[in-house]
Amino acid sequence: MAAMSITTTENDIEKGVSVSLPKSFTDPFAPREGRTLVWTDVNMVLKGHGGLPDRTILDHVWGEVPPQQTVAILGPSGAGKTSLLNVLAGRSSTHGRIHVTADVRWNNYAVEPTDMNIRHSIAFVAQEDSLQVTATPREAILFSAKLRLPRSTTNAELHQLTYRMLEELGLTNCADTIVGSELVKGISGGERKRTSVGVELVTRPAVLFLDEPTSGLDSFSAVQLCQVLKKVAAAGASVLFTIHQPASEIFNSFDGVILMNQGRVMYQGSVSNVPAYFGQRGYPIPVNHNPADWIINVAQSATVAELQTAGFFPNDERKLGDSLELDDKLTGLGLVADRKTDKPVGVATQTQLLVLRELVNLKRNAPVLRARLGLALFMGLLGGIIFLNVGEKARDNFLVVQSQFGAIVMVLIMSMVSTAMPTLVAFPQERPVFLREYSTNHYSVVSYFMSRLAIETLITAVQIFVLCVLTYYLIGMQGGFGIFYTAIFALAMSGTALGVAVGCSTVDPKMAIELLPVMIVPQILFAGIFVQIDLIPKFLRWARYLFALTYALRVLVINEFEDCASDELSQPNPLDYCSLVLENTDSDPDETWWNWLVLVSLFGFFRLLAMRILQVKATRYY
Ligand SMILES: Nc1ncnc2c1ncn2[C@@H]1O[C@H](COP(=O)(O)OP(=O)(O)OP(=O)(O)O)[C@@H](O)[C@H]1O
Repeated sequence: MAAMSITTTENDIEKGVSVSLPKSFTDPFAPREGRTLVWTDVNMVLKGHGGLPDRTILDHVWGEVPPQQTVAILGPSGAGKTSLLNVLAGRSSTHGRIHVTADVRWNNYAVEPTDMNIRHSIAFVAQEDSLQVTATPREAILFSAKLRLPRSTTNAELHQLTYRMLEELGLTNCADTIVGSELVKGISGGERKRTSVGVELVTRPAVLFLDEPTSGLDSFSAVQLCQVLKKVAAAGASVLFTIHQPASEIFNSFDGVILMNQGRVMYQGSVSNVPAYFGQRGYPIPVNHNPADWIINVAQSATVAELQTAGFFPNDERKLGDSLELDDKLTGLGLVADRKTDKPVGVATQTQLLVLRELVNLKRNAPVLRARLGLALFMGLLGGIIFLNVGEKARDNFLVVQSQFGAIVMVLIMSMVSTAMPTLVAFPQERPVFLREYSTNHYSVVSYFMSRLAIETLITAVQIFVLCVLTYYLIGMQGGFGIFYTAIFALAMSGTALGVAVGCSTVDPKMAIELLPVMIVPQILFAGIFVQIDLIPKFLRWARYLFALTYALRVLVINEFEDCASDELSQPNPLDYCSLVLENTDSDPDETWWNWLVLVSLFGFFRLLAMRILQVKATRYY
């Protein structure tokens, strides 16, 4: 392959200069095999409830996008544009109160758009940009290329493709500025939108859907973006997008237009035919008027009955015939021919790339990391100073032993709260990026989970180490430090696993935070900390076996008090306070291994549960 003979430096490759590679591999607009998208009888009904009637959102919608064409879906707000695009892209299906039926075909093969193989063959740019805040446009596009292009694609090809994509989208000047968010200033809204488009175009798709790609762009950027879409279509792709009031110059550059009105197709055909079609029906486009504005204005100002009488809302007269059975060759992105059979990267590489991205994210998000470590430092110092040298005191006094027990409980609770909280909000915050990347086949749920686990393990290990070193030595604990640290680390990891499971079940970070007490308080109540376990009503006592805190507490109590307890734990002497602590927390030194086993199992259980929740939620998308 020509890429082997590269003699340029790594820096040159990254900048994409002076690298002689076969153009088809590195050209974002390389020719591809298109698909003729045809749909008919697309219906979406919102079932009524609480006395409300059913509502038709899409009513026998039909249309088509031939290869090499750009087709715009226009219409007043609420006309059903996004709903149609979502049905065709497999992002909306029958669920809850929404009922969807559709006959969708690619080259006359019947396709089920929600099928993951079909969804993965569609490049979709959503209305809201969901890019990693700390990544730069170059990194975002390169990340997408690395994960989605065939594994035989060389590093040089990936970099040059990225470079050319940045150039085509006019992103060269901001290529190395972070994307940013409302809180952290980064690239502009228009640049963000173009980056989102670049992330999708990098796969050289044969089918491209975009939901309002020009929203929020100035007129120059909008024209520039539409020119890019025209180039993608010219390469062979079928390009379908919704758009709000395009300027005449942009409108006239499209090949086809679908005008939606109240869930129905008011016009469907070429842009060049629009003036004649509206003129013949008594609504000629005034001279020097933007045709897009005019047709939307007609749709808004006239009633459906008037428009119907005038001859709008054409029925689907096409004779589509029976559809063919779906052929495997139809799915897959429109990649360069000899790379089509080549698989994308595997789970290990996906995980590695995700971990590397997360490490960069941590580096650029240093204040967040510093805050977590600072919190551990503060809590460790506070707890350690309040319980200063308490662990070294003689255990012949009930109040001393109670304080020593209290010190253990304090460290356990501190570790749980400080680690569960960030993981609880992590997923709801990352959700849009994860869903976009997952639904566009960047990586599997397993890879995502493995990468999150690696990063959380790293941060938690350091955070808990700071907390443990301070509390252990300031308090003067008597048990071994290794067991002290490992048990608290295991509890924190179980806490993060539970946090991830709860976080994956909620959409809103605020709601996730509100669930924190529900995760922590029952654990404290059932662990035998404030109330003797024998005093808890019998029918509720079993609940303590469900919580990681119970087992971590037992390990630490054994570690700290085993040496001072008598051998007769079943009938401890009332003045043998160490034995009493062991007895009340059900801590049997002979069963320490069991506590470790359950701690690890709970961690595994909640991680697997979280993964399952995510798998179910991710495939549904909405
Ligand atoms: N899942 C849903 N539940 C309830 N109503 C829905 C749902 N999906 C769509 N709708 C309703 O269907 C109508 C069409 O929505 P859609 O988003 O498709 O319109 P649109 O033409 O894209 O509008 P806009 O240009 O304002 O984005 C709206 O009234 C919307 O409230």
